[in-house]
Amino acid sequence: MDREEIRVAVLRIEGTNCEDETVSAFRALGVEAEAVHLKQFYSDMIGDDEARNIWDYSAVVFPGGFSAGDYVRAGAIFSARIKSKLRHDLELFIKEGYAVLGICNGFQILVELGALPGFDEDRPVADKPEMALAINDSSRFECRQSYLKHENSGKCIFTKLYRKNEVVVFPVAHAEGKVTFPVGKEEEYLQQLEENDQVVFRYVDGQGNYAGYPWNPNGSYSNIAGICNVKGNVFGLMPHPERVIHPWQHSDWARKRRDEGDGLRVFKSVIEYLERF
Ligand SMILES: NC(=O)CC[C@H](N)C(=O)O
Repeated sequence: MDREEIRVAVLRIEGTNCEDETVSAFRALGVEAEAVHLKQFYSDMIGDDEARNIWDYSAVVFPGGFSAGDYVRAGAIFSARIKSKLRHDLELFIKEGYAVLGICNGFQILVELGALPGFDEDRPVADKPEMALAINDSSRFECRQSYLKHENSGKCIFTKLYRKNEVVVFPVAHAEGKVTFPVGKEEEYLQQLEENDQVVFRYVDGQGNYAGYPWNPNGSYSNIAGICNVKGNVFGLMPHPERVIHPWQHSDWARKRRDEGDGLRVFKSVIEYLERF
């Protein structure tokens, strides 16, 4: 499809707070994007001009924030609402190859939903969560830049424009970001993710080496910061690419020359994918 035909929905409910900058990132690249309240997809109380349908869009983004106040667990309430209202459509949307992105709270939502790790291509939304984003090892909200190594070999449609093993800088801002697999199955999960080329970003230190806290801000298993599903069209990550789309959003902008912010290629990559769709 042509770039002008691409439409992106950034879904919000009470407590999401990164929808505007996520919409801006897409709009900066000439794509029609809008923040859509989940109720616009299904409520009878919404008038015709406000009502939306998931099939109006070619990409759906779950933005960062504190949806429903992070009560129960971060992302649990948003994902429960999706499950009751949109599960079938979302599953079909993913099967058809459309794009789904979850940033930070959005990653938590996709995990709670069972859409990540997304090992089963025929059942892209699992019946129950298969992994968790647990409370950070520090028990604190961690808010700062993080170094990420791009480890995907080409499956993830959101990172095709990053070189393999390239190190980029995106900020993190979360309290529940520790990638956790079922106890006793960690190695098995990791092996499956690696064999399927589903590991996208890992936390590293400033030299690009795997390192513990504070480089790994939450204690994530195997330093994992972001993964995609087995098809490569659902991507979730804890760091925020939409907060570094301009060079001057980087803390070292005065010293290091960049043509654009490190996060912009996430949005460029998926647009290029959809243009070929
Ligand atoms: N920036 C965000 O999306 C916040 C993530 C989440 N609510 C947490 O604190 O874990």
